[in-house]
Amino acid sequence: SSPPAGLLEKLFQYIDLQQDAFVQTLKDWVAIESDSVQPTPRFRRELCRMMAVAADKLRRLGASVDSVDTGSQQLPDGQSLPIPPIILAELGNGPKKPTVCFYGHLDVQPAARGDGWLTEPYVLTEVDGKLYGRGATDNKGPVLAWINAVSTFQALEQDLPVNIKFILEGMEEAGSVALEELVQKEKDRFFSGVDYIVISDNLWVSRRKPAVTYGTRGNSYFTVEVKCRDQDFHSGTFGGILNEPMADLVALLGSLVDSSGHILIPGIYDHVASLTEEEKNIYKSIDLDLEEYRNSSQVKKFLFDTKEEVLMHLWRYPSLSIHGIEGAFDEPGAKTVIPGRVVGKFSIRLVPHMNASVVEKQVKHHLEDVFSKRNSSNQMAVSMVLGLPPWIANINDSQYLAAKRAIRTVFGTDPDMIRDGSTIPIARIFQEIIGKSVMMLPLGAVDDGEHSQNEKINRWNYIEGSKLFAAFFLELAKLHE
Ligand SMILES: NCCCC(=O)N[C@@H](Cc1c[nH]cn1)C(=O)O
Ligand SMILES: [Zn+2]
Ligand SMILES: [Zn+2]
Repeated sequence: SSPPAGLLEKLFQYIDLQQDAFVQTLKDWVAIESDSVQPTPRFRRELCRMMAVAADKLRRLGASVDSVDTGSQQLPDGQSLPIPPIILAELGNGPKKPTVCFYGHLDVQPAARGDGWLTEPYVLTEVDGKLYGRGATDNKGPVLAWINAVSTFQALEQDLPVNIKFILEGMEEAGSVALEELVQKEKDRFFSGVDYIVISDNLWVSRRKPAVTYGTRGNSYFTVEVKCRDQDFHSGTFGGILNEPMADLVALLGSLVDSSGHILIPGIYDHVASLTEEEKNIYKSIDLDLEEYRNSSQVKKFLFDTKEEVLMHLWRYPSLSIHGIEGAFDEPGAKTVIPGRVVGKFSIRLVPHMNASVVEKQVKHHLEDVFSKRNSSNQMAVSMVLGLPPWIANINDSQYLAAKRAIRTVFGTDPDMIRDGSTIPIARIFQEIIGKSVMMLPLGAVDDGEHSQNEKINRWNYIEGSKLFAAFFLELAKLHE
């Protein structure tokens, strides 16, 4: 049956009244140092505690909760650490209601006050309506906003208009260890009956204008090793009579991309989707203040001067980034070493319709060609260590309409329809394994600083975001009336 008149107003009023309690819960969750990146027993205990707290919260909402043990993680140094359980929770099973599955993660990036935080990273601290703390926006705040929306219906003794499933993990920042296997295993059990999948693990491109995300780039990550021998050399004793590995590597890395950002690997642009006039128009309406973005990023000049070009080069063209060199001398001082073995690391962000194995062949072929022309006596080995495909959704899927309507109700504006230049592998995994509509519904503002020092979520985003999810449930239900 249709929701009672005035329900939306009551839900919003309740969320406004409860906002301090909702912020307090976020504070409690941020206080748990659930860092999945630093593989220490202490952080793993914190992660397991985080998952237990979340499971308990969901149980208290009446959900049936399964904390799935996925075993342990073997680290390269021989250490074995437990993988925090993945939470599979279900609330409601009304046969006439749509079922929406929400994915989120409760692990965080490392954070220490000494890294340049202005407040304690694990103490949620409010300054001018900004809630600073590690995990505030990535991703504890959005997970709690979803839970706040559910608890609001319950507090008002209103029937939830949708069946809800939660999949919450604790290893996202460490590569979502064991998640894909679990999704595959649960395809016909937990995920059966799921109509829609929603992820809220990215940001708007604006400070104030909400967004819906329908695509992300993928990533192919490479290592290129150049080796003469396993030990370093003295450059007074060997300098001038060797092919130096670092000189080879610098030439190899220098052959990858030119100063305008154009990738120099032959064939790399062959499969990039061609740009249509219709698509070009999409970029014009996006609310990105390029000057503000450039200034707040402390960058003197971007490679492109217009908003449209910048967005296209973040979302729909590949990019090549050089990340580092293992084995290089990188300390202060003037050590006169010649490294005997160095490993360069770079990655290429993939866009529709690029394919990671084709890119792998192109990269290897190009580097072998450059290396052979140097006539070096060193050995070169290239490996693709990660091949994550891009994700793109159909924005005509009905949940996109529900999200747009809910955004209009809560924020009084149409959303920016955006893509994300980074990679959220789970979106593509869900799309391929479950075969249902996937959408990203971010809550955080462009300046939230995920992964950075002074990460924050605005109180406004967190509270209006909780309303957004409540309104979204009602809109989804309307699609199925
Ligand atoms: N806004 C969400 C960002 C998620 C993120 O940072 N993802 C990583 C994933 C990745 C890609 N290659 C290796 N890890 C990213 O760098 O995009
Ligand atoms: Zn995240
Ligand atoms: Zn993250």
